[in-house]
Amino acid sequence: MELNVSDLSVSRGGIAVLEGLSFSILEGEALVLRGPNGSGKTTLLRTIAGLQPPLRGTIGLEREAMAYAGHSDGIKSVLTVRENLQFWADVFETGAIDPALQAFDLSALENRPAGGLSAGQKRRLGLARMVVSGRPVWVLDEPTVSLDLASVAMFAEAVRAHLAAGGLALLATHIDLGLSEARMLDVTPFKAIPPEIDDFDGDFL
Ligand SMILES: Nc1ncnc2c1ncn2[C@@H]1O[C@H](COP(=O)(O)OP(=O)(O)OP(=O)(O)O)[C@@H](O)[C@H]1O
Repeated sequence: MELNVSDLSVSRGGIAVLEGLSFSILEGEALVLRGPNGSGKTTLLRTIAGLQPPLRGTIGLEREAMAYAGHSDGIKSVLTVRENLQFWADVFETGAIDPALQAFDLSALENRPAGGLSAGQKRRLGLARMVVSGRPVWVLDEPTVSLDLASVAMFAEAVRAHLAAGGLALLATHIDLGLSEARMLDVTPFKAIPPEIDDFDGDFL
């Protein structure tokens, strides 16, 4: 298993955001995307996860290999914590959900409706979905938002276990996860050159 991204350009609203990105992530490796707000990390992750088409370039892995966790947690608020994870286990056709409950310290909350969880607890549930997915490639956008320090450490541990089991991870985060083994990629140098506006007034019509 290997994620090979080659000469990738990505866009938002039809405008190129990042251009000419190439990188590989091997089994057992994590790559952390860095870059200021608006630099295109989310756009890049969404493109790699197959949620939007690239402008050009290739992503050498089918989207079925990937599990994506973005800004919205994809949680069903009327279902309990356990039912939410069971739902995803059924969708991904994987087995037991207990390892995911334990990895994110959710066992004591398993019968609580997800709508009644705190922001950090909801985030932990959203991340537990990655474990349940059974998919080898985790694509994570700002996974630690709302998490306290203990939960960030819990998340880093879950990523480590995933890598040790032969998975790989691509994530964007502004904070230090304490994953010293992760490689960093600053997307800033890949910022697309904005298109020339040669008909300024016409652009507003
Ligand atoms: N729905 C949208 N339609 C058009 N442009 C968008 C949309 N969402 C984001 N953009 C623009 O696309 C560019 C890249 O945004 P993106 O969300 O990928 O950046 P980011 O690096 O993830 O930022 P952050 O660190 O703030 O999460 C920005 O200029 C942003 O304003």
